[in-house]
Amino acid sequence: SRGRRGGRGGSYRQGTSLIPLVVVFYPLHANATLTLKLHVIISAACQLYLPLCAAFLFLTAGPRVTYIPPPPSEDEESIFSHYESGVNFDKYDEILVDVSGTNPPPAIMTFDEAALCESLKRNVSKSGYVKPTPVQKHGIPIISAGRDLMACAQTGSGKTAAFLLPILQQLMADGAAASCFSEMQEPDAIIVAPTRELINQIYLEARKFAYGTCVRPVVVYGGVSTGHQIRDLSRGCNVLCGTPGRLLDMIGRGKVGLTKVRYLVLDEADRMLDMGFEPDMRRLVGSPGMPSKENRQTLMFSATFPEDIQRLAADFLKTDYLFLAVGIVGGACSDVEQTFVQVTKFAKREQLIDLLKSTGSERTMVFVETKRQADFIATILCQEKFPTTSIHGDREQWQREQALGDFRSGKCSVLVATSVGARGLDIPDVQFVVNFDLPNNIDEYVHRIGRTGRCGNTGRAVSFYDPVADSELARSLVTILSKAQQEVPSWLEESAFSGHSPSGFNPPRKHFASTDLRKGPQGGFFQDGSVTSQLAVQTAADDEEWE
Ligand SMILES: Nc1ncnc2c1ncn2[C@@H]1O[C@H](COP(=O)(O)OP(=O)(O)OP(=O)(O)O)[C@@H](O)[C@H]1O
Repeated sequence: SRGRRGGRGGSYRQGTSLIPLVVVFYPLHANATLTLKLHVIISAACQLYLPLCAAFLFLTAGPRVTYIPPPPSEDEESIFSHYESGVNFDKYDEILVDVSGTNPPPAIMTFDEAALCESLKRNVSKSGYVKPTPVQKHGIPIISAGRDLMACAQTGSGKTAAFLLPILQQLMADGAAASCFSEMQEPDAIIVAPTRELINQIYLEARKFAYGTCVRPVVVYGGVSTGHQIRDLSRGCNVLCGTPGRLLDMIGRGKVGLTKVRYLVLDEADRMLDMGFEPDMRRLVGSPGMPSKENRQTLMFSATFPEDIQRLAADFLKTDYLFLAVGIVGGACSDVEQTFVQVTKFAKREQLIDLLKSTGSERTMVFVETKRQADFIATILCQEKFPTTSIHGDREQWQREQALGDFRSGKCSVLVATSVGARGLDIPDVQFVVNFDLPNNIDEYVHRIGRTGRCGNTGRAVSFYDPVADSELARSLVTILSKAQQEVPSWLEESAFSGHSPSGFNPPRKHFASTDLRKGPQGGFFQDGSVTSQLAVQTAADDEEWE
């Protein structure tokens, strides 16, 4: 796979087998010259055999991964370091919230009402959280009440804490303690996310909230030494955060047992259930020991939830799951000012340089379509003296982590990224997002621009619109812009409704009030197991491989 929308996973490959060795018998009575000749030919072939096998294994399975990431900081100040919520944080309260499904518990208004235990309360406060965001006000009591949940809230509005806090609270209330030094660990909660950097970020959040308690989160993801992660796991694990490939690998190796799983969380759930990861998710829930959906709590979070994915998700959830919609399902963050520049493919480079010159040293993410393009643009920007780094799936894991570290620390003010950087990453003070290439999927656009304007802060996004390549997205863009009360350029509107934009592609989303699919046009509820994916119509233009 060249990593279309479904592509993923660099180093985890299955089915690699050795080339069978040829067994040769010398004829017993052959003359000496013939035997010698045969022997020389066979020896030469044998000498070639091993290097060839090694090359074959290297090409099919990839080099053995030996990278061990630096351990996360033990220093309390850096564990709890956070950026300030912005001027629009209180405006979250004005966003319309819709909870559908039977008997939802009432929302909480303060963290005190969440009845968190002392250590958790202390850690929440040390994280700078004063009051819950809407997804937390509604999500925390729903999860605490033991209900399955599909939650949709805008980018940067605190979904991570919305699932971590009630899970950790329950584990602490039940006195969960990680079983130390065991070959096989049996976590109480499993959290999956689509990219290595995102799952690591979720792990660090879990570690922060669990600070000073007996609950031990662990993270496993590709591109890092498996042995190192096995050793880390064996020290005890209550909450296991993982990317799907590495997680399944650990389960397959007998290092993770699933019988005690009480919580299964899919962050970026729509991505976790689309073509690329859906088979892995089915393998995970079908793995030996995994409690059935009736016997575990399944929680799904994302800023976007296309209807076809909602249908699919119902397979993983109890029939009485609750659907929480904060604002418009799939809507862009209203704190991001979105502008569009019409530009041809060949003029983009100059345009980007001019743009960056005008923004000074603002922390900027530039999204491009391909991995090669990411390297190319990063090199050009470096030549132009913009401190730039890049993140994409062809870079080694240590390079990816270094790139993110340099961007976070401010050493590099520009990060050029493919779609691996689009979802979930929470980097302080990203003021500016540039879509050098627009994605071909409107949800991807929403996630990309959501790297700025987080937690009540404001941000800006500029997108280069190439009339030749991007007309299919025009109509969805117009919808997204108008729903976020942004100015819609007249040329974009014309492009959207001129007839060049295919009407069937990326149809505009419906308002949140009708977005729990179970309400549907007929108001019917889906039956378990009756759903098949209709995602084949959606493909991504990028060549990125995830995980
Ligand atoms: N109640 C709160 N008070 C202050 N800050 C908060 C609160 N909740 C979350 N935050 C902070 O807001 C930032 C964004 O949160 P988070 O990453 O969970 O957003 P998200 O909704 O998961 O975004 P995305 O859709 O991009 O994944 C984080 O830095 C987080 O620590």
